[in-house]
Amino acid sequence: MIVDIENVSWKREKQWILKDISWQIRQGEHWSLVGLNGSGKTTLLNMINGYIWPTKGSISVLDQTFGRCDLRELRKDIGWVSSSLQQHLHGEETAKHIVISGKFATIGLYDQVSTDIEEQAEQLLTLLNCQIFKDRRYDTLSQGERQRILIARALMAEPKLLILDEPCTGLDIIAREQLLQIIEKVSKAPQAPTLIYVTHHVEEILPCFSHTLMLKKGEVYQLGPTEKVLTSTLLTDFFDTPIKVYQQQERLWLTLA
Ligand SMILES: Nc1ncnc2c1ncn2[C@@H]1O[C@H](COP(=O)(O)OP(=O)(O)OP(=O)(O)O)[C@@H](O)[C@H]1O
Repeated sequence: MIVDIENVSWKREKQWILKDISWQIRQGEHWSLVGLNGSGKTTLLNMINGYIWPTKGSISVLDQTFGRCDLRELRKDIGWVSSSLQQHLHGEETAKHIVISGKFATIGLYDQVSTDIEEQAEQLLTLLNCQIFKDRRYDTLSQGERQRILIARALMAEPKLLILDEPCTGLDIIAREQLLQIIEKVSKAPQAPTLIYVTHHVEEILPCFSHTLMLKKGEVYQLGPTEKVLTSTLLTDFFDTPIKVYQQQERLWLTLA
């Protein structure tokens, strides 16, 4: 089992932020995690990474039960690409250098790079369509290019689980579609990690995301196969707004009904 969360709740300042969450992710599934601002997505991801502990319930990730495993070791198998990572990177480094540094789980300096590592970085730069700007300073890249570099960096560590936390935020429609095409390609690459794609936007959910968890006010609103949970009826109730869903090019699009 990739993720096994059983009846997890989390309380802070007399408030239940997560309430009775049960979520199982199996090998071969890719999930999207959908929720409005403040629904508890980041809290849940912090829990999957072992940064916070459930007040109630149990959690295991990659068959390691929390409380009985070395979290630092476990975290090496989990990639987490989020906008907060950007602030910690050294913008003057080249894009390729930043990708390679993912192998060493460091920011900045790293050891001697073997030819194998060099080759792995080159393959990822190709997979993520980054070859053209790989030798440029990271801080000269556009937002979409940076996201691709950060995903390549996370993949360098060969994670078993990769969390993509709102990767399309701040992208224009063209950069967004380019990034989404690349994520679909990543999902099909040999030895692809299990993906969790976090978003507010149903339109971004690619065909590879076979399953979806909808989180509302700290509770599981629905979870299951994407086409079963992202329906007009359920989304209307989820957003408290009349919504019509239609399908086009294997993606779901929303309009206000
Ligand atoms: N350490 C904490 N102490 C108290 N309240 C917290 C703490 N962490 C999160 N919360 C509250 O829990 C709720 C869920 O927050 P969380 O950041 O998980 O939501 P989110 O779904 O990731 O939102 P967004 O999409 O805006 O990032 C919010 O109301 C937040 O204020």
